[in-house]
Amino acid sequence: MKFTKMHGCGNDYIYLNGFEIDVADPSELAIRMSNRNFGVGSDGIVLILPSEKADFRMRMFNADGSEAEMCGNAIRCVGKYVYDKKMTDQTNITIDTLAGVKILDMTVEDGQVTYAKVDMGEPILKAEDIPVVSALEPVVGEVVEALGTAYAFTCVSMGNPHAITFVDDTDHFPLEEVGPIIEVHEKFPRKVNAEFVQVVDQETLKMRVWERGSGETLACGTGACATLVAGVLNEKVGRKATVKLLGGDLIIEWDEASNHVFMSGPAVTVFEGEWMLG
Ligand SMILES: N[C@@H](CCC[C@H](N)C(=O)O)C(=O)O
Repeated sequence: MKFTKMHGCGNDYIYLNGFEIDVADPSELAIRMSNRNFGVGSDGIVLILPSEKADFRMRMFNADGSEAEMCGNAIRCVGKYVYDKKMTDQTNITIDTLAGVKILDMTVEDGQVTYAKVDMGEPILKAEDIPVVSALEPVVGEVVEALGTAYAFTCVSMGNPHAITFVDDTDHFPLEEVGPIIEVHEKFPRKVNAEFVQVVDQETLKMRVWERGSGETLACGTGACATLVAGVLNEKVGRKATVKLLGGDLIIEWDEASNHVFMSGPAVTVFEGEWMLG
C-alpha cells in the first residue's frame, strides 16, 4: 500500500489515497502506522477521498485511532497532495471534513504547492457545542484543576474542541504532566486539545499543544486558530497574529466582518513509501 509522509509545521501525518485504495479499518491502521518504532511514525493518518459536496474529502485519525472532525495542518497538506499529484489543476479548492466544507487558496512555486491559506469558518463559542461543561458564555475563564494548580481556560471549537490557557513561559511549562490530565478531564465530554500560550506581543503568540489522541505535537492548526480567538476574547492580542509553534509559524486572522478564521501556513512532502504490513 503506497503512502506519502507530509507535515505542516512538524505536525506529521501519513496520507493515503482513497481514490486508489480501500482502507477497511482506518482507526486500527492509524495506531499501527503512527507507531514511531514499529510503524512509519506520525501524529496520525489522513485519508483523501472523493466527495459529493466538495472537490475532495478528508478523514483524519489521531495516533490512538480516534477520528477527529478537523485538522488544520493536514488540510493544507491534502491541498498540496491533490495539486502536486495532478488530481486537480485548481489552486482554489474545497475540502469536505466532519467540521464542514473548507476553502483553500494555495500558493504554487515551481509547479508544487508550498503554502496555503484556509478559510476555517466561524469559531464555535457555545459551551454545549464545543463541548464543555460550563455555565459561561462564551467560555472564558473556566477553571480546571490539574496537579494542584487551577488553570483558567478559554474554550473554543474549530470543529474540534480546544481549551486554551495563558502561561508565563511555554518553554518550561510541564506539558507532559498537565496535558494528559486536561485532555480527559470530566468537563470535556468528547475530550479536548489543550493549548498553553505565552503572549509575546499584540501580534505574536507562542503556543505548545497537547493534542487529543496524539499527545504533544510540534504544531496544531485548529489549535492555533482557537488560540487566536481566545487571545482576542481575553484582550491579549489583535485579530491577526503569528502563532509560533515548536515546528514553525502559522499566521491566523479572525476577520471581524465575516466572523471567519483564516489560517496560513506551509505544507511539505517528506517522502513516499510502501507499507508492507497489511
Ligand atoms: N493537529 C491537528 C488537529 C488534529 C486533531 C486533534 N488531535 C483532535 O483530536 O481534535 C491540527 O493541525 O488542527
